[in-house]
Amino acid sequence: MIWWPVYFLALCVATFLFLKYKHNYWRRRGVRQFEPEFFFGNVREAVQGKAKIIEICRKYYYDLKKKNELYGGIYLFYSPVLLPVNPELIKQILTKDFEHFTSHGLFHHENDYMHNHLFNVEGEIWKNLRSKLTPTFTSGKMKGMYEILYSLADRLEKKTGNYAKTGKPVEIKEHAACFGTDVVATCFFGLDSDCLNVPESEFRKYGKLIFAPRPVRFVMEMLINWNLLGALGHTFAPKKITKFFTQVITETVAYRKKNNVSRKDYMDLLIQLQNENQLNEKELIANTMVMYAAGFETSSTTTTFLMYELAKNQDIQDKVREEILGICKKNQSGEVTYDDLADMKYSEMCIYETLRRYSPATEVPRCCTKTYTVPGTDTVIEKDTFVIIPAWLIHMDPEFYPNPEKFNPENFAAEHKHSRHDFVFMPFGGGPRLCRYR
Ligand code: HEM
Repeated sequence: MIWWPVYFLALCVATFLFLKYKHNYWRRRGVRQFEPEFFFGNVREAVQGKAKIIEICRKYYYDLKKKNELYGGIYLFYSPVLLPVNPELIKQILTKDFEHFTSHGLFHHENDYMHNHLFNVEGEIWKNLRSKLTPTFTSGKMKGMYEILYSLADRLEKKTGNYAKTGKPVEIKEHAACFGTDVVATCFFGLDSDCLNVPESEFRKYGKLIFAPRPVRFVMEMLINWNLLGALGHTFAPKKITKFFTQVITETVAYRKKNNVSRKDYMDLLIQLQNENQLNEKELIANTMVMYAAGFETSSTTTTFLMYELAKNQDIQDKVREEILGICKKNQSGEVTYDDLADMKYSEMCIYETLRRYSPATEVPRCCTKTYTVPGTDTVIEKDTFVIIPAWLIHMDPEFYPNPEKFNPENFAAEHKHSRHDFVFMPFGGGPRLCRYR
């Protein structure tokens, strides 16, 4: 009995030394590391909701650059994370050496069918799925969707006009998110969610829920073995989200099949893949849900910040208006067609500048899927090591964009665009996993 305190003390010391050892992972490999804190590693402020991970990385980014390092190492709790800061190395990881980094490194487990979507799967499964889903976004399909979008824009115009008449402040992010949800619901589900007029609609409610911060889930996924976590019933999305989307999608598919409905949209293509046994029902559900999630949040965030900057910069707003009105005048219908979009060069520059300044995806995640030696060095990146590509920090780096805080569409004038490294603008990621729905 007398020995129990000694055993306990020995266990505490052994645990402490083991955790210290884990937090020396990068140092042992000769990689510059940023001192991790006990338990949290380098992300305590993110867990406490005080800062985003990308904001925490900012000081490491500039420190690495100052010391002429191409990359450094941080820790998500006890998981080592590679932080590359050099555009050429980033390009190499995303493109040439992509086969070593085919994963986004998000939680997945075979018990949970909702994880089985394009953003989440990796390796050969990802490659097959991506090539099956690619035909959903041909320019012909986009043209078709543009018509649907145009009709929704009427609704947006009316609603915005009504807001303007009242003269009261409007929560533009919510307004844009409702419009984005309506667009995605109609393009992918073939359903009219009408969130613009019914903001408490189920689609909006679950959309908000998908992006609600979930620090406890994050901590669990970082600290507990994923096989164990999955076996204990942990899932990619909270269960009520899975339940809602499963029900909506199952009913829509059943309705279309029963009534022979065809809208030549994304859902049609997935049903066709299912009929050809290339996709099972659960994969169909997961891949429809991910389009919804990935589609509305990114586009409505971009719209919100674009509105914000246009409101602040009257001269830029005037130029955008002039461009749009010029096109309307040119067309007999007085409308902007899908083909006209290609001529809206200045508006496009404003959208790109918004994506630079306020990138919805602040970092591009990768996970090492095959041991990798960083070119020109003897640093070996082991399988399962996370990689954070700090896209937004690069977008805000004065070395690449002078006066980066300033909203300056001229950053995307042809002469500036072509004079920069091709991997210092990556709001849509890069390489084979690049977002092709942009
Ligand atoms: C402003 C708009 C958008 C931004 C900034 C954006 C950003 C991104 C980024 C950064 C990635 C990761 C790419 C990589 O890992 O290299 C991604 C992937 C993806 N995005 Fe987007 N996205 C946008 C719009 C959309 C839309 C509208 C959809 C769907 C309709 C969508 C669906 C997806 C999907 C399914 C993936 C996974 C692709 C794969 O792993 O093969 N995104 N997006």
